Amino acid sequence: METVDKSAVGVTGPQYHVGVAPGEISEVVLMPGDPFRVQLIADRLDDVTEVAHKREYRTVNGYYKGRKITACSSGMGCPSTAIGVEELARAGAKVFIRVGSTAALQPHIGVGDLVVSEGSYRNDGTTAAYVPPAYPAVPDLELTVMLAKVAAELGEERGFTAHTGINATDDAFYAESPEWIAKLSSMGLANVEMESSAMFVVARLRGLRAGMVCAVSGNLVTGDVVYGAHNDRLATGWDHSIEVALEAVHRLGL
Ligand SMILES: O=P(O)(O)O[C@H]1O[C@H](CO)[C@@H](O)[C@H]1O
Ligand SMILES: O=c1cc[nH]c(=O)[nH]1
Repeated sequence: METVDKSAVGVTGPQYHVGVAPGEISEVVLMPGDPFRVQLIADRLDDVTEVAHKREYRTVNGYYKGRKITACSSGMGCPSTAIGVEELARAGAKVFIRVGSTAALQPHIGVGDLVVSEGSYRNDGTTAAYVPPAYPAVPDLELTVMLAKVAAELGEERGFTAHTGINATDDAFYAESPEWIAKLSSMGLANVEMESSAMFVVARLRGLRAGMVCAVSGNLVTGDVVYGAHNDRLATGWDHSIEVALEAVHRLGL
């Protein structure tokens, strides 16, 4: 009888949850939360093929300006994001860019704006299983600077504002009370989402590069929130975030 070492089992074949095998994907992965948003990325790529769709993970390959790109959804929250990043890395991924939605925590950040992450406040359980509380969840510097530059340029062209800042990563969407939102805002955090701390921490531990550019769905401190209604500004923001991520990859020659 031998205790299982998960770092050594199932590494070489099709991955248990994501369903992709080594060699089947690009080194560069764009990761939205929602599997249905993988299509928005596919729409901007040439020669798209679907590689797998298991659980919340839909994976497609395509080409942007000749560079093979993979898009794979993470599902919601840090547990599924950590599994996704781990398994995609086993399949050959080296660079991860989360193209997500997020809620603003500062009054000047508008719905449909973009926010590039400078780091994540780890209010999640998953990263606590990987590292001690003092370990920072930070994205790759060069990638982050390029995401911010391309976002600012696109914002000038299309008439939205691109921000950078530290975001919160929360586990529990409906546990975000007015008191909690006020506390996050008072600490100067720009926005809140639910996946980046896991992506950043796992990436650092496994020698990968990661970054995040999010579109703002609503503002939790001004009340400009439209959960439950169709949100055109958010949908346009998703498109912008994908454009920014693809162009940043191209300019960095990743
Ligand atoms: O739209 P995605 O990318 O899933 O991002 C945000 O939306 C979900 C919450 O509504 C969470 O996953 C949060 O991080
Ligand atoms: O996208 C998100 C994530 C957490 N909380 C929100 O209100 N929105």
